[in-house]
Amino acid sequence: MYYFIVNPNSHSGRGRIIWDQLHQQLLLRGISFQYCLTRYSGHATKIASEASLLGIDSEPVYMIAIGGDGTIQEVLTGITDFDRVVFGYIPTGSGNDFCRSMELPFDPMESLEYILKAERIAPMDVPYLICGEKKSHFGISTGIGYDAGVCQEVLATPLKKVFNRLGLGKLIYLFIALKQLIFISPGKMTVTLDGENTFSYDHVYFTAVMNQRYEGGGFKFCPDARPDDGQLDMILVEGVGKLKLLFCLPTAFFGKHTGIKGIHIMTCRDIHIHSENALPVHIDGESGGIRQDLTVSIEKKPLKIILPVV
Ligand SMILES: Nc1ncnc2c1ncn2[C@@H]1O[C@H](COP(=O)(O)OP(=O)(O)OP(=O)(O)O)[C@@H](O)[C@H]1O
Repeated sequence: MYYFIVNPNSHSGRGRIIWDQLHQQLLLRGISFQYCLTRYSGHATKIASEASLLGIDSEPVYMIAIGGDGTIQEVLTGITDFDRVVFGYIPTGSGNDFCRSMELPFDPMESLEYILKAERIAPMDVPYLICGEKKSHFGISTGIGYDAGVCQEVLATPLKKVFNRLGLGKLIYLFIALKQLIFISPGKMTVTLDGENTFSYDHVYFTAVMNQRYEGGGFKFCPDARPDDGQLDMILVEGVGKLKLLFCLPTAFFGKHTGIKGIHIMTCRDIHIHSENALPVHIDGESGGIRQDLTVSIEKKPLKIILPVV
């Protein structure tokens, strides 16, 4: 059985328009399905957790998230029993880092086609982040510091809606990234990988822990990250001047930043990050608050995901 979880608000309302077209298609083809539109932030987690119970080991529920990267994060967080669910994704957001990394089509109708065929089902690692009492799954990445600060300010600005409507969503990221770079003071951070190797740095801009190659709307920060290798990839940027950083960042669009001094890329199974200062945190581009400590690991069992046939 198909269960669609739709964020009608994604990409400033584009999600609802696309869902109306997909809904029409499903009815025309006589597909049996259920669906629910999210009504508030966090709702997709609740829906996913309830919809998971509809599946059983021998007949899992095909749970399809329709929205942006933030909707994927919420849906994954709601799935706790990975045997009951096969996950699928139809993009209607603005960032599209999940599609970019997983090489999925950006076109929602094309996505519906391969999802309904379900000819290729593959395992996908599901990392999680623990902040205090709260455990959140994510699909792409989580980060602390500069990258998260930019995400948080973009989310808060009313200009995002205006720029999205004009099809210029990326410009607002660029503008805020430049503005924050002027004012940011890099700080002390310690990372502990797999509970044994600890590294400390004095002037860190940000650390991102990635399940996929891309984040931030197309930055290929961890070019070798794979969502099915049972590993997390981490990028930490420290000790470079602001002007140099400004010139380095565009090279990350092509994954050409990896040899630059001060850019560290490492892999691990779990990681603890401690920052001397409380800093912004993002989870798949959504706000994770202001924190000093993050612990990130991967669920032991992978989730099954529907992919297009290659
Ligand atoms: N009905 C709703 N009204 C307002 N916000 C919602 C609603 N449903 C979900 N949300 C929130 O919208 C946020 C953003 O959603 P999502 O990431 O899917 O879209 P987007 O921001 O347009 O895409 P992207 O992350 O790819 O740029 C999520 O954090 C989610 O909690």
